[in-house]
Amino acid sequence: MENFYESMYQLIVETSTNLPKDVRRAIAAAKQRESAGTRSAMSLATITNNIKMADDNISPICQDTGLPTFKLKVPVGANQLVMKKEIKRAIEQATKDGKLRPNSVDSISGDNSGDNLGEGTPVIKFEQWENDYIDARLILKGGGCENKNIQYSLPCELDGLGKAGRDLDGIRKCIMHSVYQAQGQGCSAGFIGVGIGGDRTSGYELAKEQLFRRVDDVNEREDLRQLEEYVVEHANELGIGTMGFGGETTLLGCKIGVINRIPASFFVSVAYNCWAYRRLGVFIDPKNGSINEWLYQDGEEIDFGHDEVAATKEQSLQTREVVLEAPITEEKIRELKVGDVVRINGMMYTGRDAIHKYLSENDSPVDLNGQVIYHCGPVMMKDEDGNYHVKAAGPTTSIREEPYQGDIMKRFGIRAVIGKGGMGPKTLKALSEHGGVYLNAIGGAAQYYADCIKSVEGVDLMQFGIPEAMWHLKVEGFTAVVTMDSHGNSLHADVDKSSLEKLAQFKEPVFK
Ligand SMILES: O=C(O)C[C@H](O)C(=O)O
Ligand code: SF4
Repeated sequence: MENFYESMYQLIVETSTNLPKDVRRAIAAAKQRESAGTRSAMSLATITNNIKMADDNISPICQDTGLPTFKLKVPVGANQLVMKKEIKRAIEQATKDGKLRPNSVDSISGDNSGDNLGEGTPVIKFEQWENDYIDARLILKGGGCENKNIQYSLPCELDGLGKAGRDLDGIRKCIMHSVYQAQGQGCSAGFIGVGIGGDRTSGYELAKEQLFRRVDDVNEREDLRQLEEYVVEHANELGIGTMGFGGETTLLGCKIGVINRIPASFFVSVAYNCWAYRRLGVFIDPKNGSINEWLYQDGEEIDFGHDEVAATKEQSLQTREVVLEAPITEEKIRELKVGDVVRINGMMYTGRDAIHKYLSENDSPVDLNGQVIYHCGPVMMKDEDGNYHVKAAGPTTSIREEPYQGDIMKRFGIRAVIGKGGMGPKTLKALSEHGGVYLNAIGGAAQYYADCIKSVEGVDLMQFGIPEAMWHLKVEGFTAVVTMDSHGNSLHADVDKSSLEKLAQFKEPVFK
């Protein structure tokens, strides 16, 4: 097993930086479907551009490299203790090398272990099988999409769809609802794994297991095959679109599995995965630990179409484009309307969960008057001279800051917040009262945004760990879309409302 460590290191690096080909094919097909000039088309162009940049830079596709979850099938006699040790060593090294963000935090204190190791992380699961080789798979599923997982207990009442009973049609309704409730917050267009049956634990386990299926496989069960096809076709009629901006593609894949349940329970568990669907696998020789074969990576190179950067520019010309540079005046903010594309130059400050809580109780370490806050937990690397470099820096889900955001903007005079997935009524009200704007960046486009960051000018509150610290970033040409303005408009509220109306069209029974 002398090569097992190196094989696991490669598996981690490839999974974080090289999106599987079956996923690329699904994204390329979605890109074809969107008409040029729409916000969704622009977002997909940024996404495909980002995928290519991650290839070239061998850097994380998305800054949130998730909870690394390994699943191994091993022949009798393979030493699981050694494999576990080597996987942990590879995780530690990949974190040091900037291929994984330090993501393991103490659940109560929030302390970051710094190396992705800790109680319960990474997840490593073994199963024995009769084959004479090792099948090792890894999924890096980020937090934003994980938070959109949902579990239904049938029978139940669902928004837009009414009663969902204990039958295939009730299951259909739950799955359609799961896509609606995710909106753009799990970085749509997404993939879902569905587990029917089991208990609350094994149901979710089964749902996640489905995410290891190939995007283009066909369910062996005829009823589930039909349901999978139905869901992909009709979920795309909800009009949620890329990032929840509206559009043709909301769901890129649906895989459904079933296990038995006990009479009183009937769970439908849904695991939502963002477009940055990072899962790979390898077949390994159990004698020397070398990789014999890569999974999901067969087929031709995927061509995402013509020059993405040019396409982004050309398409965004069809919407109004405004350049912002902090400090920003209230007047300038009040000129902005939902749909405007904004290019930011100059300074912005990162702030996510820990910072928002901190700012609600303390003074800010920097003057935030007229400034821009970026909901982002980047991947950072320190060079020999002690200077930090950004390796990946896309937005995080903003809604988690809903309880704090409005008050903090008013108290510190912040004029713009950048994040993804939108915020709620409390923030919208504060934007109106104070003169603020919410800017939606493209979730998962961590290489694209890292490239816009020209320098790291400082950092505060490092005690919260790298992803949660307040980074002072100097940017150039950082592009985002106004999705909530100071006039009471929210694209997120609009898309939620219209998609709920569309969801109601799927109320009538389909599967008997
Ligand atoms: O933690 C992050 O950086 C982002 C997270 O995956 C999210 O989608 O909100
Ligand atoms: S930011 Fe978006 S793309 Fe990245 S892990 Fe979170 S949900 Fe996925």
